[in-house]
Amino acid sequence: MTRSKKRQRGGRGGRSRDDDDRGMLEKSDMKNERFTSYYKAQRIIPEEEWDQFIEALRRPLPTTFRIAGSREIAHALNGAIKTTYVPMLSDVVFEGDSVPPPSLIPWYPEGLAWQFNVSKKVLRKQQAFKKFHSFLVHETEVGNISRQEAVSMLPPLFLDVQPYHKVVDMCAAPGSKTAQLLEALHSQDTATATSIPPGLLIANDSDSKRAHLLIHQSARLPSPAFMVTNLDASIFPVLRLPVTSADSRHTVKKSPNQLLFDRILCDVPCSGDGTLRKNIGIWKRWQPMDGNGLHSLQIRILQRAMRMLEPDGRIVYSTCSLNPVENEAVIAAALNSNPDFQLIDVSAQFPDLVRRPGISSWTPTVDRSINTAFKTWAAYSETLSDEQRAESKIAETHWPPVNTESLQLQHCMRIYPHLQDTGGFFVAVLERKSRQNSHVNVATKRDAEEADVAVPEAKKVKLDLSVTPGSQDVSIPPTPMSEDDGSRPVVSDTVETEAQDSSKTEKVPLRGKFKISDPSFKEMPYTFLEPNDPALISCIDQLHLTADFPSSNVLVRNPAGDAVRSFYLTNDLVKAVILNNDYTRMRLMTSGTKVITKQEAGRGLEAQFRVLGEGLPVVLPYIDPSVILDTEFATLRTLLITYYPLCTSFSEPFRTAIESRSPGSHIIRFPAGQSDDSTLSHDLLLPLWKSNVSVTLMIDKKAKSALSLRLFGEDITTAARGGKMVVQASPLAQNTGDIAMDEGVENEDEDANLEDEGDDDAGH
Ligand SMILES: C[S@@+](CC[C@H](N)C(=O)[O-])C[C@H]1O[C@@H](n2cnc3c(N)ncnc32)[C@H](O)[C@@H]1O
Repeated sequence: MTRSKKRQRGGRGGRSRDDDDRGMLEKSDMKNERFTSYYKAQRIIPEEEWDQFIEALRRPLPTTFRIAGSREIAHALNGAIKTTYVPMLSDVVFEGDSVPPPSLIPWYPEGLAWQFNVSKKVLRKQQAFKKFHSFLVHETEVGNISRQEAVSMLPPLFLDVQPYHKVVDMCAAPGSKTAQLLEALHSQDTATATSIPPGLLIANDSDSKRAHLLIHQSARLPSPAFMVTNLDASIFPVLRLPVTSADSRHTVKKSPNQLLFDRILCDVPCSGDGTLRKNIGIWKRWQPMDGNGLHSLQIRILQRAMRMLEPDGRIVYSTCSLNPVENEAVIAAALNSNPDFQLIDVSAQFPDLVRRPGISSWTPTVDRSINTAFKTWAAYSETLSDEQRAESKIAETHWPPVNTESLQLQHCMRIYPHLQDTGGFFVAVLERKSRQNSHVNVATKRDAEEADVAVPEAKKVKLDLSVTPGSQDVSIPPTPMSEDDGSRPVVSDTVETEAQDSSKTEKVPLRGKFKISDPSFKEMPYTFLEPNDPALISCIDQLHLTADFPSSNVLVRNPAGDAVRSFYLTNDLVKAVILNNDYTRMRLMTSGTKVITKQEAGRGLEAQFRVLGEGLPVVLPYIDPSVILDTEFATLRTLLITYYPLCTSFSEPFRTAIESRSPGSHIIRFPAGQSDDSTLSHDLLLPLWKSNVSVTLMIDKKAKSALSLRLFGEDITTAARGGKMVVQASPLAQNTGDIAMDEGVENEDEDANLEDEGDDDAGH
């Protein structure tokens, strides 16, 4: 093949990633007869587009990313990409080929998502791209950028989450969509401070290892409104609240205190063939029975979501599969089992997104060899013996139902790789029929953010959190926590209250009132501190927290529920969920966000509380502003270059200011503005630890490097200069109350982070 032909296949001009990254897999390997024959039989693509479709599937996927975090930070970072990186990458020629610069993903709101398509070799060897790559890696590590497949960004956009929404992400790991949902819940955050949204996000995954990835993700966007659970979504238990607004709208509830959700994402496990461009191994192993096998679980997850939805709520169902059996067939079966639901026409939203309507006719295969001869389930069923029929995993719902037309499956969205150089994807938006027409002008995320997001009166959940150990049980009847409509197998989630035995709850106040009903669940309990707990009071005093600090929403996690080390902060709703449900039954893996820890201060000093780097934006609104130390850029340089600069090494006025402070935790502020070598678009606040004679910045190595690159255009940190030895060898660290600050310090705790992130839409 000539070089120019290869370039054409890259599809976007210039050097293609095909050339370098796919050397091991020949184009001739990127085919699968069963795939072709199955999808041709489904007629998902018009015949005249088939070749383009297959060719697109064989090309590597562009790298895509979106700017994450608060809107203020996102726009500042986006500005840097537009004004610094795009011009720098605009005329790049590598080994004789021109390399296109990053471009915006056209449909993503506010121009906050990008794509580029260059080989690893270019990223490694070409200076400008190397610098850009380093920027991306660092900003990804600190959570300002999320490397996520473009189509995977769609479901949260269509869900349109507002800060007051109760949201559940049913199949959430590894969590790229969870992060988007959390950002939407936090749309009121500023560049320096995290809001405490009144709503809630539960991210759930049935795989416990993968659920740990969600905890890791959440560390990047600390939220008092966040919970992670480890449950089978198809039997997600009924959760309860103490008191709801006396709200007659809640006709779908089986009991008045059931927690229903405003927004539910069902990004279900699927065969994943829409990810062929990324997971090229699928070419070899693809076979249609994978999709056939997942169909029933997918229906059950969606049906469960329907029962958990507020009357005016919304569900988004999505897969990264092209298979109608996993897509339209699931939607059709769920709609037919819940006739009060309907598909929503969202074709007017994100007009730059090129999509195709859902299909109304398909023919499942009954075996691996693509036997699509049976036009109805009845016709297929007739060929089976009674025994075969009883064992068959292929159900009537695999076929289009007789009422397909009335279900308006065209409102589903199919995204194909050849349309906008993306992966393949399927999205459907469902609501209850009673809200008919109210969706027509559904606000896009941007509209919603610009709108007044005050909590509508009808949405306010009135919680009675003034519980005392002996009185908690009064409002909650000992109702079984079970499946709520009787049409499916009952979930054995019986809640055992201790209504008659207040002595048990007295031992561990505000831990909720349930027996530990699943001893196999090994997570530490969640215990809320009494606001007058001596340790909490001393913490509030040491850190100069103001009277409005929500001290009744502070929880600890250790067997005895003592205020020994780390403090987590939740909002009222998360607290209510914890107090009124058995955390072992709901397999609760984390709740709220860790904001404060007790720090061993070294020889000669008592342990003291300090605000964690990731907790600072949450706690900042409650820190007495008069104790925040203002300083200049030169101080920051010193703090990045040296682990433990002596107080005497700073110039005035910071030197005197810091010398006059007592040892312990302090907050410093670098006001927005320009210095000789850098610009700050917004105030920067950082936690500082002071020993007797020196100080150290209390953010981890990665955050320091990202900050350094962002502000000074290079990584000037000690770590980047191989400075780990400095930590070990520092005599100051051992003798003067300094604390060893390496990347482990921020993370160690009962629920320490485990693994690296990833955007995997490989189905699972
Ligand atoms: C397509 S992936 C989800 C990707 C995720 N939404 C994201 O954006 O990062 C499907 C997930 O469903 C999980 N899963 C599989 N069966 C499940 C079940 N019955 N209940 C809940 N989660 C399940 C898998 O462990 C997998 O993490």
